[in-house]
Amino acid sequence: MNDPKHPLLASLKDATGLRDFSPQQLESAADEIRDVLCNLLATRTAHFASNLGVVELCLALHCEFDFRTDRLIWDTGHQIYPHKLVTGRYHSFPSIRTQGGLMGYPNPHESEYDLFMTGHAGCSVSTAVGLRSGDIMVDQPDRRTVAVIGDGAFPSGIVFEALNNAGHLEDDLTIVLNDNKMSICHRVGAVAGYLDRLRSNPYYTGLKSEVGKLLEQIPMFGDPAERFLAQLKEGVKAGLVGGMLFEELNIRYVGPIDGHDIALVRKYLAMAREMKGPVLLHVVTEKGHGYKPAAADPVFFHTPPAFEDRDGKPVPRHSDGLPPFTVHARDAISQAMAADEKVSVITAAMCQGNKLEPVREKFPKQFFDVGICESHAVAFAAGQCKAGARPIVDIYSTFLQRSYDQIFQEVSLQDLPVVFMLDRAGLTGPDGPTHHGVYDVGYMRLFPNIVVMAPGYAEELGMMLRFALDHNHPCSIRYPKASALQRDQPVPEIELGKSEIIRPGEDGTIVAFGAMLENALAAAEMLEGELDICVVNARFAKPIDEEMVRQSIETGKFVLTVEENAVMGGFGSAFLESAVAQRLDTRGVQTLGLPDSFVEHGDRNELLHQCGLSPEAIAERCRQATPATSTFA
Ligand SMILES: Cc1ncc(C[n+]2csc(CCOP(=O)(O)OP(=O)(O)O)c2C)c(N)n1
Ligand SMILES: CC(=O)[C@@H](O)[C@H](O)COP(=O)(O)O
Ligand SMILES: [Mg+2]
Repeated sequence: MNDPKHPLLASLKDATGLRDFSPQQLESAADEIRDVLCNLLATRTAHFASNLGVVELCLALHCEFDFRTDRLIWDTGHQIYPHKLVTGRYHSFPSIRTQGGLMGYPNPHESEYDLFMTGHAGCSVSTAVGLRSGDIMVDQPDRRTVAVIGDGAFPSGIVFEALNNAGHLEDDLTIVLNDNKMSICHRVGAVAGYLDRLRSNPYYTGLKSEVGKLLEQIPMFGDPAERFLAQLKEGVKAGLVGGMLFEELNIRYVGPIDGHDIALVRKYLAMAREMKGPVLLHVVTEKGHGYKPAAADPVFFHTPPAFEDRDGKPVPRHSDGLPPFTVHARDAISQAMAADEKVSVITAAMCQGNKLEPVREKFPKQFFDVGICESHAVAFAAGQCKAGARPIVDIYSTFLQRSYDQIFQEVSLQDLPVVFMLDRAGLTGPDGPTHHGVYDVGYMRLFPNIVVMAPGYAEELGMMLRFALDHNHPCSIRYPKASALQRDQPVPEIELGKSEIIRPGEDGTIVAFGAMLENALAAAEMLEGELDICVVNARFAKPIDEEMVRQSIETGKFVLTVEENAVMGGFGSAFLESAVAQRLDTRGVQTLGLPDSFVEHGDRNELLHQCGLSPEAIAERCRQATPATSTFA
């Protein structure tokens, strides 16, 4: 089906069609992809600058490999849009990041070109090493394997585990390091400095241009002399100028090359493909390339709000609503750091998402961005704690999953008072199952010593942080990617293991953990005149308010626990564990939360309704709740 706006993209049934494109047509295809990306951002927020930066790289990859059989893993996967556009999904692309539409990340259910559903950074090299090893084991040695990993993801510890193994196995593998000098914010760390040196080393640049001239004189790649020259260049270069970090690990280093020059990238991909053993091709790109405002501000344009382009000027659509929990968390963290210079905040490359830029500017000595290194972030925090500092790990619930063992060994077992501020705890909406933070109540409350809290409304967040900083044990405070209910009335002090009755009622009780309080209150208001509903703000999942558990079961006809977390292992489980320990009759108790399955991407409120957590759905559950009838009495 053709499309006059993007005729080349519309003509592609799959990526093999790209091989018939002339160089000019490939350039035009790049323009078409960028136009589609800009059109998308006029409709909704999405990943933008990262996708703009890999357009030429994507085209070159699909020209040099047939990824219907070869293996391609895009690390993290947020830069997958050009790949989707050239692999038969142009016509369905407008649905991306909407419920039932394409995912904003790779999705094997959509296409044979997508091998893993990802969204967490750093795993591509490991899965690629595994794919190559597996293909050898199942006698499929002709399948080539490529991992594309960004410079922000590259310092993740798991990447060095993979490089260590790749250098040992010596299986053929191409690792494309997409170096655009950016993570979401500017990249940090010693690896970043090393990459900067590789990018700017004069020797290598000179050598490259000399070798480049030689290579250009040989008409077609594949000539043995050119291969010899290329190997010689690599040998001389590795000795003289760079890539030694990789060469010493038995991984050939090639580059850096201009990642926006399709023909050049093709040439080097073809060369890497023919080289034996693991090869790292260092590709230099510009995040936001091709749309000036994004290239000028790749931080804002990482996932910008929907905007309209007015004569080259992006005009964001204003967002209404109460400030999100994230703003209240940032302000509370800032106040805590101002009050005590021993308080630090640690982010794992999410300064922008956690809205910590003002904190970074105001408290440079107390602010630590460790990069996409969550396991390190938690152990680092434990070390700071042991020394007498009071670190706050400000981190997305889903990304903290990477630090599970450090939470156990470095924090819980040592009983160190690290404070975890878990942002994006709950359904994150369009990012989908890789980003929904729906397991932290379960994974945090399992470990001894850890206090697990969640604010039901804005004013509580700061109070909980102050409580946590005064508490001499580890604490976790979770809140969703959502605007925060504001109580605008006096708030009872935070007392360990104590809940708060927000709304009295006789007919039944809704016990809300965290931000679901808003929907619980709305449900109770809907039932005015039908049922007189008590609403409890649980505040603590651990230690849970045992008295509240007993009272809510013994008064009224039913109890609904409500949480934006997986029911299994979550607050509802804690409630039932307490009820059973107190020998209470739990037949009138129902636990509402997220299912034991992955919730797809979509609008958060629609997803909440689907999962039975909207005010309407909660109200309906109250209506259906049968009074506790005991046949054993
Ligand atoms: C484990 C994990 N931590 C944090 C993130 C959030 N995140 C998504 S993309 C990104 C930056 C990635 O930088 P890079 O790999 O260089 O890709 P680029 O956007 O520059 O193309 C971060 C921190 C994530 N997806 N996974
Ligand atoms: C790819 C990735 O993990 C981040 O870009 C993430 O999508 C940011 O999420 P927020 O937009 O909720 O900060
Ligand atoms: Mg980058």
